[in-house]
Amino acid sequence: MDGCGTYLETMRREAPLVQCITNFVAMNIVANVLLAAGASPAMVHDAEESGEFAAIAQALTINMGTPSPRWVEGMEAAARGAAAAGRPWVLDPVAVGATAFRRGLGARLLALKPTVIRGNASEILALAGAETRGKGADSADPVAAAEAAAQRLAETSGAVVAVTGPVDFVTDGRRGLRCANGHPLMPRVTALGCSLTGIVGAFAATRPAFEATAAALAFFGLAGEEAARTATGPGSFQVAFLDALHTLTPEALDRGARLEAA
Ligand SMILES: Nc1ncnc2c1ncn2[C@@H]1O[C@H](COP(=O)(O)OP(=O)(O)OP(=O)(O)O)[C@@H](O)[C@H]1O
Ligand SMILES: Cc1ncsc1CCO
Ligand SMILES: [Mg+2]
Repeated sequence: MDGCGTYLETMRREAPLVQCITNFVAMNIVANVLLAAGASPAMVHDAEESGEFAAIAQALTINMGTPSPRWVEGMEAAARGAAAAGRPWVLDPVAVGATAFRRGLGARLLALKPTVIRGNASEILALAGAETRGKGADSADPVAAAEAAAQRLAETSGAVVAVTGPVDFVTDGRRGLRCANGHPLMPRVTALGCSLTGIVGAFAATRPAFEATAAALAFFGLAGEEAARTATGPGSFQVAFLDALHTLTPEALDRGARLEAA
């Protein structure tokens, strides 16, 4: 792929409208992350309008962090609307293995053919039907243990699959990349995974999904490294992280991206 900087440049130039159906914990955080990075978020989730809006937006993200039956209708209408309009959509299967409700929802959303699936290792294992130690929204499995499941899931679903953690892994079933950018403070702040899902949507709105996802992982992780230089803990990290997403240049991303073939 080209240098990651060109993906960031394209995303900022086009400032894509990203429709986000996310959870109650993440909503404000995701919107601020997308704005800081240079995209345009809109939180539009009700079934009355979510399908119609999906044709207006350049990309859709669906995060199942705090689902309820009415929200599920909105998710399904939006996914259908995005597919009908030929827009990419990103699935974030939060805690998909935890309960029967979430397992059923994950399977239904998977059947609606996401363009990209982004989750932590426990979530990708559960969505692929493999054994997982995860119980809630945080991962309890190493990324390496989910790589084979991610590849299988990519092959069977046709989606690009990204597994995040200390070293991220992304595959389209044929190609694989690992991204070593990031910082241990990132999982100490809630909803950064949810926010990354939004950023993947913004990059996939403007470039092909596999490369766009890889560039988004490097951009997000490098902003985390930048923020950690001045942060004294999770609170100040969150503020510095927004600033880093805003100030990181395409040139700095090209220099700092740590992507390699898997
Ligand atoms: N130990 C770590 N070291 C470096 N980077 C990390 C680490 N853990 C996670 N990250 C980074 O944090 C970001 C979010 O990934 P994570 O796997 O924590 O998502 P998540 O579990 O879905 O988060 P949440 O559901 O709380 O929003 C990614 O960019 C990932 O690379
Ligand atoms: C903590 C939490 N609980 C449900 S969603 C969410 C945000 C991180 O996924
Ligand atoms: Mg998550």
